Amino acid sequence: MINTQPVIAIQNINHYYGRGALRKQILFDINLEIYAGEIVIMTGPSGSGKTTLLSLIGGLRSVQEGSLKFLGTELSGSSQSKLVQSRRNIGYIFQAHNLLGFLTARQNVQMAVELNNTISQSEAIKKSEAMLGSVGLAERINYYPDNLSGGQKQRIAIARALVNHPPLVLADEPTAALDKQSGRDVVEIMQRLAKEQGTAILLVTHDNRILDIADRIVEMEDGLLTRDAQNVVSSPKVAEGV
Ligand SMILES: Nc1ncnc2c1ncn2[C@@H]1O[C@H](COP(=O)(O)OP(=O)(O)OP(=O)(O)O)[C@@H](O)[C@H]1O
Repeated sequence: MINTQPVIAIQNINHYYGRGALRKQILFDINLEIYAGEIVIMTGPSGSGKTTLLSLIGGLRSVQEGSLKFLGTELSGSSQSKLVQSRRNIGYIFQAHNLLGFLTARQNVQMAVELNNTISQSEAIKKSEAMLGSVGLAERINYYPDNLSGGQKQRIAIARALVNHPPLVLADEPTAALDKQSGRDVVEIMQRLAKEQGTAILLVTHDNRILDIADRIVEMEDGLLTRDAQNVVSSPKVAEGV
């Protein structure tokens, strides 16, 4: 591996929900590293702990036991402000795209730019429009989400997640609500941008049709990472790093 420092380095993470007699262990001794430009797909049965792990990595939940480093910075035991800081370096893509309906495609993306940068409005607009162009929505920048298809909405969500060139993108079931072709288009756009920008992507999915875009596949079962392997069926495009 050329990149020495992982974007995410997890060691011996345990996680519990509930208190007292109701306390239940959900994650067991999780170890995982993700490097720049790598696309890692996480699969596993419902209730196996995938969302819990994703929310820890995303700084949306505090680490209880073990170590979680984001770009070398320890997040376990760190202050809320440090968690907020790390969240700024992560793009999020969810199953429901979470776009704001009263903003156009461009305004949805632009808001993410303006929240993170102190650049002029005209620069923010330029950046947002360029990003929407690169997800194939140049003709739709002034549309409201309600007037776009599911796949197009998800592409806006991708543009919003990647517009600030975050080192890490977390995607939770991004194709669940899409038909086969739109789902395929969406993950191929994510794959292309990840390779172009050197973004690491951790993608949780039940969708077997998209496994080939992964460089690595990890599997969760009953709170354990039971598999972490290079993807042997990854498409040649990925193997060449194009
Ligand atoms: N806030 C919570 N309080 C208590 N238990 C929870 C909480 N969130 C999740 N759990 C439990 O933790 C376990 C793991 O849930 P999690 O959502 O991480 O699984 P998952 O693999 O993401 O499932 P799915 O594929 O259905 O989204 C489940 O047994 C769930 O019921």
